[in-house]
Amino acid sequence: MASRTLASHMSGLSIAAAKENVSPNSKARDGEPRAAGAEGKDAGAHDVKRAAPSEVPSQKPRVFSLGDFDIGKPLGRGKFGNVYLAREKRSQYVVALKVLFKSQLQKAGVEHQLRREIEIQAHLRHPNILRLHGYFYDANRVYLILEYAAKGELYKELQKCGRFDEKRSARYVLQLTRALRYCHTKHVIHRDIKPENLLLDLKGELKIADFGWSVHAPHARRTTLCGTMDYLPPEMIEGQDHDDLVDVWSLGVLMYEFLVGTPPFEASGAHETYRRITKVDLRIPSFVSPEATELLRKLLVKDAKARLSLEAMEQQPWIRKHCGSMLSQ
Ligand SMILES: Nc1ncnc2c1ncn2[C@@H]1O[C@H](COP(=O)(O)OP(=O)(O)OP(=O)(O)O)[C@@H](O)[C@H]1O
Repeated sequence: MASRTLASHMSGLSIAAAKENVSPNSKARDGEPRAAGAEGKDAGAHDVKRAAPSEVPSQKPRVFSLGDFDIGKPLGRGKFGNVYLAREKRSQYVVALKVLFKSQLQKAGVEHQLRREIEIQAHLRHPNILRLHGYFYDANRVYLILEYAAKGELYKELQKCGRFDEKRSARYVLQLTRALRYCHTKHVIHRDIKPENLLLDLKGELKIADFGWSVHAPHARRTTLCGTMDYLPPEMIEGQDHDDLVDVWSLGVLMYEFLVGTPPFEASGAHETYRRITKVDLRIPSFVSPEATELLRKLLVKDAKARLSLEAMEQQPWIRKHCGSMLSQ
């Protein structure tokens, strides 16, 4: 069900997740989404799904507005707005509605980045990539209709557990590998894979969210960086041109963090983190198995071209040992 699109549910089907508590009477406070009628003069809406002619021959893409949704509990607060549980009234489809304030986007100068994020995420269809079903806007806000990830941030799980066991880590690494391989076939480089950008659905499956830093492959030029350096490869922090192999490095950083609980090159200051990344100062604790250690050393390689390819991941002994049921024999 989850892989079906919101547009395909417009006929009024209900889904299991609709049992979630989405109250139609949720009161909107100032600055939060209101029920129907809040759209301004320049409101607009887009269903990002463009149905293939064979799929829904006579159906026009559905156009959404705030009035189409019952707004439920807040799911989290982001840099530019909030995310709410919501239910599309006609189909009863449960989604996460991300509400972004135009004024805040403008102030931070990230409208262009958001446009790119929408454009990229809307065209990706993979079980381990959070679906963007559509978007619409009114005078003050932009609304993203996102797949609901019921188990929330992977980061919080990691904080709760301290670190994951090898089986759980390997399953996440395999899911990430598959999502990244898919992105790369679409010439999309994510460039910002970190635990905060990974969500979990009801079944605990990993979903890559947040394509804010992603780019189409030919344009991966030098860029100004902001935020944490911990997940970035040497070529990016040294300001060089780079390609999809940056995501292989980040996969290695995440694999380490799943197994150990902290990113591998963490240091007290930016200068020292920079030094540790560029020197690949990798220290793997002895509780990490030899198979995982071997794989980490193949992913976290300074020379991007010498890194293990994502295609080769499923043959790695560590993945084969822990992900048997997820692999085709
Ligand atoms: N699709 C979703 N399903 C469930 N919870 C979500 C979903 N999207 C976001 N959340 C929750 O809302 C919080 C805020 O999300 P948001 O993406 O706005 O945060 P952010 O890290 O500031 O992102 P951005 O950098 O894009 O602004 C997340 O940390 C998460 O807990």
